[in-house]
Amino acid sequence: MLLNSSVHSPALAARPAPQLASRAQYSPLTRPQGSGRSSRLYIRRLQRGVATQVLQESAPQTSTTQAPTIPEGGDPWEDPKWQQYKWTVYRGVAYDLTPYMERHPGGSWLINLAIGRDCTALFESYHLRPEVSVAHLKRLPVLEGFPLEAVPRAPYPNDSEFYNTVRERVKREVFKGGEAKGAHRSGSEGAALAVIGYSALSYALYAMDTNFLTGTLCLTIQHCGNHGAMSTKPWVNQLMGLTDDLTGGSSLMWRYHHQVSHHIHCNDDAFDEDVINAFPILRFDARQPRYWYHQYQHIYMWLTFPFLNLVFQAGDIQGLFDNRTVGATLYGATPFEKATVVLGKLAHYGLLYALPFFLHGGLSMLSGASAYVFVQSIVLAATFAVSHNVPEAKPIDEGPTRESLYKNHTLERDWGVQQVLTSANWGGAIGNFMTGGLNLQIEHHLFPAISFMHYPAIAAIVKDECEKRGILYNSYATLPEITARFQRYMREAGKLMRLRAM
Ligand code: HEM
Repeated sequence: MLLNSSVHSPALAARPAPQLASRAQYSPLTRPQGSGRSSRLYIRRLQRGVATQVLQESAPQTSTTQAPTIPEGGDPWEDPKWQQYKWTVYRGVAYDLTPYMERHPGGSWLINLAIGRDCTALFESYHLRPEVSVAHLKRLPVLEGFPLEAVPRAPYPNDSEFYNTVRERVKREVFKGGEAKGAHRSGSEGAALAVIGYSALSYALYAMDTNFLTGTLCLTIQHCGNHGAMSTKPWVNQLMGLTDDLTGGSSLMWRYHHQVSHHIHCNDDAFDEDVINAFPILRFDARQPRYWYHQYQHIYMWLTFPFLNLVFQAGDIQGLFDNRTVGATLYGATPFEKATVVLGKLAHYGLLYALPFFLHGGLSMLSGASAYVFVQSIVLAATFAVSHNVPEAKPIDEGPTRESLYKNHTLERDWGVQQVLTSANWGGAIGNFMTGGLNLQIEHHLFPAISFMHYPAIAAIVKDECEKRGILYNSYATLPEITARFQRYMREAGKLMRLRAM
């Protein structure tokens, strides 16, 4: 997520052949070259990188001599035969979501994320009652003859014994059956009101007296809403999510790069945009190529973090032109959602820059707005970066995390265990309230659609099940403690020679 730069990730471009080749062994696109219009379209799509995951997995085959070919049943993204459907793939079966879009209890803006990809990991990590959501899915039209082999396979969370056990305990012990009535998305109403009240008040102060101090007070509240976890009412979640646009981000782009890429593929060096995005400026993972300046990254990263908010904005606008953000193509995005990017930016610029300019003049506006941008960016960067960038969550130590991350992507990894190993917690209930659950990152990654107010109770269960299985559970007492560890990790990652697959 850090430093939202070009969508044609330099990390991918710079990946040398040997490591790509090892990825390619599970690429669905290893057939000999075909011919015809759709074949050419398919190759062109790959070459211009519209299907990010396909491009990543098939990069070794994209040379002119060895281009991938259209699968047997047509190109699912370009062939009108499949384009007419809102297709998704769940556990090896293609479904048409069209009749269900407006009926989805979580809101159409979330089910949109499933369109044009294998949605298994999103689907299984968002529904607390899989038997209910699967029953609905199985009533939808199955697309016979669909070229399944063209669609990169997502992880299958419900194959994880660990994940299933934790989820059942959470339902039994935390919600006591109340999940049928939405208990897992309740409980944060008070927190939501407090945060909205605070935001409104801090903005009122900023607008009335724009200066450096009032600029530092405005903070963001979008995270839980965009995960659909803040309320049982989808429109409330969507509204909360849209506050991201007011604060300078884009709720649409965020849902794609954060939910489709980062949450599903945590700390995977090929698919997690949080790992890919900042490269080559920052090297968050020792599997990435190393340049001489990375040895100083633990120092200069603090000079780059304050500009995060601005870099995101450039990435959002670029993403609108390319129809993709880092790590995910916007296959399901509606015209309304795309319009929110433009309208949101206009509203943000109006509130942050234009209104204070007219009320108080250029100097006050500059001082207040720059304080806002810098403080927002640093808080955002620091709270997100520490949660996945400590040595235990990375493959730099020989150990369980390294072993897990070098397993063959979706086919062999235990998704539930990977979420635990690649995340790190800090603090407790107070930190949970202040960060909207970002400090209990392990629980958040396992249950993104559960309100953060329940994370402390869930943490006790996750920890217990980890202990029973000997799974490493990373937890730091305080934010300064984990930040110091993060700082040391970045120094280490900047100095290490490039790690290769075992
Ligand atoms: C692919 C087809 C999908 C189907 C058939 C489906 C079906 C359902 C059903 C039946 C419910 C109500 C669950 C219950 O009452 O326990 C639900 C809720 C929900 N869905 Fe989906 N869903 C789909 C995709 C998605 C995706 C891709 C996401 C997120 C990215 C998502 C997020 C949610 C959320 C946040 C809720 C409310 C939380 C809950 O009640 O557990 N859904 N969905």
